[in-house]
Amino acid sequence: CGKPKLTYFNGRGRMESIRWLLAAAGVEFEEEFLETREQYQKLIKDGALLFDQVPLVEIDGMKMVQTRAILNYIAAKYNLYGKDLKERAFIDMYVEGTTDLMGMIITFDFTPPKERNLPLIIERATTRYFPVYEKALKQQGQEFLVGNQFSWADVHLLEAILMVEEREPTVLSKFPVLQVFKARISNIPTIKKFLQPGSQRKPRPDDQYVATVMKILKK
Ligand SMILES: N[C@@H](CCC(=O)N[C@@H](CS(=O)(=O)O)C(=O)NCC(=O)O)C(=O)O
Repeated sequence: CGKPKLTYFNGRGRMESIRWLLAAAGVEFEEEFLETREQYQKLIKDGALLFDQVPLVEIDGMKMVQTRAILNYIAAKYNLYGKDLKERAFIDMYVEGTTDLMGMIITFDFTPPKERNLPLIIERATTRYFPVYEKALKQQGQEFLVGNQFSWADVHLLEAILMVEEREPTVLSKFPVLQVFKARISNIPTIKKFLQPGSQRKPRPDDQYVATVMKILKK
């Protein structure tokens, strides 16, 4: 089996966390971008999408769908899922927290402008989510979130921090430990490379991306 192949729209959506995790693990991957409804319908006809949905990741001879299942597989395969069941439990809790936070932002981009509520997202980030990670890092000697080793939880938290900062650059002003964490994790060579221009990291969604997704899915 060659490199994993990711099939999705040419944007972040649900696939971006998969791109981050593979990149952090130093795993090169290929991408196929859905630009037309015909491409999507062909995938369905070919039986490639178990639930007629993307993200699709072809890896180790499998056609994986369901974002969480894909992420769990990659985290376990590349030893980013802790060293025992309890560490994995904490990684899962932390990742579900940053998933909820990033989910608010992903939904925000697909919400009609007049219904968007950015203050609520910033309020949740700064009162419900970031304080948890600030405290966890303080307890863990500030290096990594779980088991004093680099894990999926660290990758996912950095992705979430950068996503919130894109909307509110001062959001970490009251979180000094998270500021240090962001700088340190951003300098891990595989992540540093992914953060360079020209990597497979996708830009913030724009109106064209939203329109393309709606067109392909006929939403
Ligand atoms: N639980 C699934 C949901 C996937 C999903 O809803 N995918 C959307 C595209 S997007 O929301 O990721 O942009 C889709 O294919 N929708 C088509 C459909 O549901 O008919 C996952 O986590 O992968």
